[in-house]
Amino acid sequence: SAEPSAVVSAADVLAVNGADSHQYIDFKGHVVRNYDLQLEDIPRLNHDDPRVESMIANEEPVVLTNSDIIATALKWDLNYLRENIGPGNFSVYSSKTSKFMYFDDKRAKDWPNFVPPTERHEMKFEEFFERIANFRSSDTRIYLQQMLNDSVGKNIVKDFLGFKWNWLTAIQRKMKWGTLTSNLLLIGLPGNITPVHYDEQQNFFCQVSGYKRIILFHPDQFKCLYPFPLYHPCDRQSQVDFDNPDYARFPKFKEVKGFQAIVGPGDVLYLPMYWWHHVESTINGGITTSVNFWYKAGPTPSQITHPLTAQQKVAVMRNIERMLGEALGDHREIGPLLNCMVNGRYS
Ligand SMILES: CCC[C@@H](CC(=O)O)C(=O)C(=O)O
Ligand SMILES: [Zn+2]
Repeated sequence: SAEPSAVVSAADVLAVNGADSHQYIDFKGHVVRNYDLQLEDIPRLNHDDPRVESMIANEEPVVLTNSDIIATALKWDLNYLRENIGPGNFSVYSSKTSKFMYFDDKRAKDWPNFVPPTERHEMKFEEFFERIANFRSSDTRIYLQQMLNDSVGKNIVKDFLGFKWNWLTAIQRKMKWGTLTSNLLLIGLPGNITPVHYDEQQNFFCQVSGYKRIILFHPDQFKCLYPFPLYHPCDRQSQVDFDNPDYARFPKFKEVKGFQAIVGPGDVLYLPMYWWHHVESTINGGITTSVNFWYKAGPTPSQITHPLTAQQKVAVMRNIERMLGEALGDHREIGPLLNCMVNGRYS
């Protein structure tokens, strides 16, 4: 993979991030955080390249370039959205840092001394627009993350209907995926980060404006990424802070091997279910707008073959945690029981 060139000028970074202690690099012209990780490039193929379908069938991530899948959304700049997105409420997260880690607020109350990493605010698009327009690097950062729903204006509906649904539906059917559950609209500031996590859905991640650097890890890197316990509000998120890894608690993080891709306007990343991803809006790419397509998994194959895939092993581990929580009646007893089972016997 192309070696990142020199550290970028602090001026670029300070202009966006204020006093920031992280090092940045210029990766193919995009200013992103410098992590001490072994990363290979994700393949970039034209969306009508015949290899694309077999990569999706093999659940291998690939960037589809100048895809016309969401060509009608490429005009979704903030002014157009302000005029057309409609009167609905939008979920806008705020964070004291650049990180916007997802957490399940329903579980937050059951987890002792959990500190929510972000706050969710409901606001009209107009208010979000004003906050973005007047954003200063010392302000609390914000990130709009809202599922597209039927409150959107008629022009947005028209654009949405203009997506390449015949291609999307053909893939959904060929790959035997489940239903399309949602399309999330994401509008973020340069430097915003969604820390590394995995999702249990297939994802076509479409970049509309600005640039994002996405770091990905195969599901078999689970042992290096130490996700929170299943009953924790941050289930599916890694406990490792990429900006300050605690190698004492997470020693295998040193061995993690990953991939990376830059996505820009018109690029679509196929992000396979269970693949870990860390997403960062580049420092010098301006406001970022993305739309994702989350599809439920297809039915479990009737014939399970062994050895199980990494994805299947993650699903098995999740089922064990879930079942133990139910059987023990208290998630705090899961650790002690598993240690009792494994220590000196399987370890
Ligand atoms: C809320 C999730 C947003 C997205 C990451 C990002 O664009 O910041 C992601 O993780 C996904 O599409 O799965
Ligand atoms: Zn995700």
